[in-house]
Amino acid sequence: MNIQLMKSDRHLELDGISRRFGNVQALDDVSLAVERGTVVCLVGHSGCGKSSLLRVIAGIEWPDHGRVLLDGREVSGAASHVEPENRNIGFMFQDYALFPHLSVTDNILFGLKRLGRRVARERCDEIIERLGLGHLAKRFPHMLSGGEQQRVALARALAPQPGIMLMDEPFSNLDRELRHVIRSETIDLLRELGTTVIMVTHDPEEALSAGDVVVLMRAGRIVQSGAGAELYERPSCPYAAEFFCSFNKVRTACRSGYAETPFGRFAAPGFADGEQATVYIRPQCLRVNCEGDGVECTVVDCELIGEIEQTSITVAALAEPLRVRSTDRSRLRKGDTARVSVAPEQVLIF
Ligand SMILES: Nc1ncnc2c1ncn2[C@@H]1O[C@H](COP(=O)(O)OP(=O)(O)OP(=O)(O)O)[C@@H](O)[C@H]1O
Repeated sequence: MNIQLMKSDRHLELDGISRRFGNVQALDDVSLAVERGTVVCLVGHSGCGKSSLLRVIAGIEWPDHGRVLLDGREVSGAASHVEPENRNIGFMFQDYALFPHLSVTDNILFGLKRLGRRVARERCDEIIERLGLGHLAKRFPHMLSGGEQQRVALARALAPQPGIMLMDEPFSNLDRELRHVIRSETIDLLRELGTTVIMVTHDPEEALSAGDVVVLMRAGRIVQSGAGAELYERPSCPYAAEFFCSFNKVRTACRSGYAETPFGRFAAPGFADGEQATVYIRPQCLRVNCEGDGVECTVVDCELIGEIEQTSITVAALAEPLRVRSTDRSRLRKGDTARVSVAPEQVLIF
């Protein structure tokens, strides 16, 4: 799928990229256009080709077919290959890849070797100042916390002032709380600098929160790409739906353009009479109350997961229990009888 943009705004263009390793088709006809200054998150399960695509963009890996263009200039293709160091890109790895025998300052200076000593020193000082690393400048990587190492790796990648920053799971070594803070700090800084970002993650929440554009991959192909809200609210297929949300699924037959369920009927345009459909219901779109409207259900489990209350219920006509999630406290207990209803506008049908 292509995101159509004005040619002048295009920073990066991938045109039909394929790459095979033995029997594995790691990338299969991937096309994508990226506007300057956009934060793109490549997301998908392990082995779907995210890192391979990043490596092709970096020029560390060659495509078998297809072209990579930077600012409209072909940097990888049938007859061209521009070396990684000549692509004006920064690269940040999951393990930060800092040189253990070099101080923070020397790690940063390492990427500035092509500049004269004085200019390199100025750039290094500038980025140290900007990222608040002054007190750590003389330390070695083993003397830094995970968050500090991440910041040094960012400084080293940013010091040469790359137009595009490629990041492979850059926050996955940080614990949950720190990860959130450092991620938003890093993305804010990259936005401020106007850097185009291509970030690999396997975490759906991270992709939705950080990406202007989210690109969901599967088996070397792009399944869907677009704004995070679009992928979450209007997934193009069951795979995309289930990647971003753990749905309740109800299999049912359609009649007169509607999917019939115990909660009522939902519009199912394009389905023939008698055709099977699956109704996808988000756990947070089910409402369970002690009384009022809705279908009778029995509570089989109720647990508190932090701020969320998760209740499992059974409904007579359905073989599988349903999960309900809410920030409200229902005060329901296992064995209670209650009523369940669905917000119809939130339901998806495949
Ligand atoms: N150099 C290589 N040689 C052989 N196979 C490779 C090579 N690089 C990648 N692959 C295979 O290509 C497929 C895609 O790998 P890739 O690392 O791009 O996936 P990924 O989505 O980044 O996975 P993860 O999230 O686990 O890092 C995998 O099946 C992988 O084993």
